[in-house]
Amino acid sequence: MTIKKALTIAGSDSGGGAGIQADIKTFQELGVYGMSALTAVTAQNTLGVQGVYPLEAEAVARQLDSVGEDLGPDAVKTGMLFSPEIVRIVADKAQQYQWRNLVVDPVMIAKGGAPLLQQEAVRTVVHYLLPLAMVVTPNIPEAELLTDMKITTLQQREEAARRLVQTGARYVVIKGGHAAETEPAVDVLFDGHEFMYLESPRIPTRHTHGTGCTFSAAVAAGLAQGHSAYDAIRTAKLFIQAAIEDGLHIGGGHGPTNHFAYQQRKRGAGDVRP
Ligand SMILES: Nc1ncnc2c1ncn2[C@@H]1O[C@H](COP(=O)(O)OP(=O)(O)O)[C@@H](O)[C@H]1O
Ligand SMILES: Cc1ncc(COP(=O)(O)O)c(N)n1
Repeated sequence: MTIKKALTIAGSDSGGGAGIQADIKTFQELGVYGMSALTAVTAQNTLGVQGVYPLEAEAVARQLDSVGEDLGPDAVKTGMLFSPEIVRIVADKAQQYQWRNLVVDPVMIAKGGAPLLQQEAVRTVVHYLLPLAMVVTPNIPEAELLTDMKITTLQQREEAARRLVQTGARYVVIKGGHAAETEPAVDVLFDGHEFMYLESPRIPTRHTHGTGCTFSAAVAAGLAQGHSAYDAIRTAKLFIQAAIEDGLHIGGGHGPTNHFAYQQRKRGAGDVRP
């Protein structure tokens, strides 16, 4: 069996719960060889973001060439891209290397409020990156900014998904983590024809740092293994649900999820925490 390979293009989270670190952990747990192209270094922990240090676009381009020319990823995901220049480089390289299994997680703002994408880059994402995406996975605030509409109801989420499919993205998942705390966690999936609703109970916890990164990395891992987008997204939902439910409870603030949990449950381990 040849190992499948996935590349994440994202920022580093020194705290290990989100960004590149969450992505690589997720790839590894799902049996996929993980590779990374860094866009920025963040000084970050469960309490917040203490510093953001973007890389030059040129440094991102060189990393993408290194991976593209030799290793040939079976799927690629993007996370924090920071600037319009980096977004353009990623779009250009995705076309150059024909990365069709492209998952775009349009990371914009950390849960504590720190900006991870410059405002002027939002339009660049819409015009250059979304048309190349197999799957795009905005949370509700990101979907609002990408579509220029307010989203409070399920109907508005469906309307936003329709608009996002019009950009050329093949599948849109508008995640429900930011919906009302009284509602279950429902992710709305749209393929341009039909809506599907991936629903799970909302877990009452503040340890949700990196949920979006982990979810989109799991989607990319599924695509890398040749699964359909539907199957990859369904597995990603189960992966993140287990990771949130069996939280690690580390750090003094919004802690990371438990990337071990999904596989430990599958192995039938009694205590799911390591
Ligand atoms: N409290 C929660 N309980 C259950 N699932 C959650 C919870 N918070 C987020 N999720 C799930 O985690 C994934 C990421 O969602 P979300 O938090 O909206 O993304 P982001 O991290 O990009 O803000 C989605 O599948 C969502 O349904
Ligand atoms: C480097 C980096 N990338 C992304 C996120 C978003 O995290 P979340 O998945 O919780 O929205 C983050 N906090 N840091």
